[in-house]
Parts: sequence; structure tokens; C-alpha cells
Amino acid sequence: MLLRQFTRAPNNMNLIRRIATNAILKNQTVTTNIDYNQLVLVDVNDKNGYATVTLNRPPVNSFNLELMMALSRALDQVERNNSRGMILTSIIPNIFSTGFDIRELYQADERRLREFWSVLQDCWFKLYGSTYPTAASINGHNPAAGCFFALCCEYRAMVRNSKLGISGARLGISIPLPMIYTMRSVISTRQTELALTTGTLFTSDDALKVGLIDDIATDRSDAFAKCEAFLDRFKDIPPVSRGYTKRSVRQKDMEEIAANRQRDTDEFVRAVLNPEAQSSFAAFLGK
Ligand SMILES: CC/C=C\C/C=C\C/C=C\C/C=C/C(=O)SCCNC(=O)CCNC(=O)[C@H](O)C(C)(C)COP(=O)(O)OP(=O)(O)OC[C@H]1O[C@@H](n2cnc3c(N)ncnc32)[C@H](O)[C@@H]1OP(=O)(O)O
Repeated sequence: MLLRQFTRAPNNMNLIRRIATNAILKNQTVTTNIDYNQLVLVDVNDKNGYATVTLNRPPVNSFNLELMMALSRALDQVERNNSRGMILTSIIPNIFSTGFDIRELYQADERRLREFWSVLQDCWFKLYGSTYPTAASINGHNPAAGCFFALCCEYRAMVRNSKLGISGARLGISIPLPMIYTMRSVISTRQTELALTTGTLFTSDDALKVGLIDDIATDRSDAFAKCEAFLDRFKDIPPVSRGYTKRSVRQKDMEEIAANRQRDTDEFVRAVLNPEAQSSFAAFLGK
């Protein structure tokens, strides 16, 4: 196997304590006894220097606060290691992610919800604003938040017979700004508006047609190979100027989100605690 695991933090408990202390200082929820290194795996290919970031929260990679925090830390790791590129994928055979963990949203504690959204915003800044090349190897269904993270990447290959999109509209939910900006950076404003206001989940063929994905893959290893081939396109491009150009293209979106973080968080909390949304979550969970 070409892949090797990044060196683990020397003392994991110290790291967890530091997060907990920061959380206490910031009056946030404290999550302890979580092995973040296991929730999101970070591996680097010694030959080409590409990092693979693998979501690892079976059975369906739904995002709770801990998975979001683990992704945030994994993205820090990729940045620190000066990777030549990054591939985002999932360990589950036919699912990339099922989006937010509904149990995180149902009867949510407001403080934890605010932290959840704040960490999602951090992930967005780190991934959307990364200077290294990024690709998503979408090995299965990818509705909602997982689709959002895949769209933050510069390239997407998705296996056939999967669905992808952001379906919040069907649940009576208005879509937050980071999600709108991210989709609009991939497809036209017109198509973004249509996709988000209808809550469309696209088949692989339709996603390709509209431009939400770049390639259809036969299976997960084909999707991964296609992502590597995309990253190879930058092999001979000087990385610093490349990264600077990418940041410049995305700069305006990032400045706007940075200026509106608080409002964006308030909107999210309002949307989740809305009684209609809470009824949808209750129905989903069979309550
Ligand atoms: C709704 C958001 C509200 C407010 C936010 C405001 C703004 C943000 C707007 C949009 C951003 C994004 C929002 C989200 O991410 S919300 C989550 C939306 N996700 C879904 O609706 C996906 C639901 N899941 C599925 O459709 C299927 O699971 C899927 C087709 C992906 C796979 O099907 P499969 O048959 O393979 O598996 P299942 O049997 O369905 O699932 C296995 C097991 O896992 C449980 N499950 C699935 N998804 C979730 C989830 N998102 N949260 C919690 N639990 C989940 C499922 O119930 C099964 O459990 P069990 O029956 O106990 O085995």
C-alpha cells in the first residue's frame, strides 16, 4: 500500500485537553474522549504527496459536532504537511455522507448548535480557501452537507447510480449563504437558484450535465484514480502562484462570509429550531 498514515499527534490526550480548555474559555460545548483521528483518517501518498482525507463515521457518515471537528482538524493537518493536493472521500462503500446527523438537530441545545455551525464555517474557510489542489472522490450517495463539502473542492468524480444535491427546500428550510456561494462557484447562478429552490437531488448523469460533477466513475477506485489524474494536472505548475490565483478567485465569497458569520449562525439556529423543521426531524427519527 502506497499510503501511509500521517504521524499521529504525540500526545492525543493533550490535544483533546487543549480543545476542551479552548472550548471552556470560549463558553462552548466540551466534547471529551473523542478520537478525532479515527473519525476522519488522513493519509499521504509518499510517491505523489497527495493527502487522502477519509470520512469514517459509519453507518452513514452523518455530520455531528464531533465529525465536523475531526474534519476541521484533518484539514489543519493537510495544510501543515504542505500536501501537493488533497482527495476527500468516505470509507463507506456506497455512501459519501448523508449530511447533517438529524440527531444533532432534533431538540438541539442552542449552544451546541452554534458551535456546530461555527465549526462548519471553519471547515468551509479551510477547504474552500485552501491553496493546495482539492478533489472529491464521491463513492456513493451524497445529499446535503456532504455535497456542500464536495462542492468546496476543485474537482468531483462520482460513481454511477448515486444521488447528489442540497434538498433543504423540500423540508421548508432556507439554504445558508456558504452553501449558496459554494454551489454558485461551480454552476451558474441560474442553475444554483433552480437546484436550491427545488431541493433537487441529481442523478450522476444529471449532475454531470449541469456541471455539479466533472466525471462519472465506474466504481470507487475509478473515482479515486480520476481525482489523482486531476491533481496530476498541477504537477508542473508552481504551487505558490497557483494557490494565490485560486484564493483570489474565491476571495470575494470568503470576505462576505467572514463579514456575516454571526448573522449566518443566527439564521442557521433559527432554521433548525423552527417547529416545522423540528417536526421533519421527529418524523425522520420516528419520534
Ligand atoms: C435539514 C437541515 C435543517 C436545517 C439546516 C439549515 C440549513 C442547512 C440546509 C441545508 C444543508 C444541509 C442539511 C443536511 O445535511 S440535513 C440531512 C439531510 N440528509 C438526508 O435527508 C439524507 C437522509 N438519508 C437518506 O436519504 C439515506 O440514508 C441514503 C439514501 C443516503 C442511504 O440509504 P440507505 O438505505 O443506504 O441507508 P438508510 O437505511 O437510509 O440509513 C442507515 C441508517 O442511518 C440513519 N441515517 C441516515 N441518514 C441519517 C442522517 N442524516 N442523520 C441521522 N441518521 C441517519 C438511518 O435512519 C438508518 O438508521 P437505522 O434505521 O437506525 O438503521
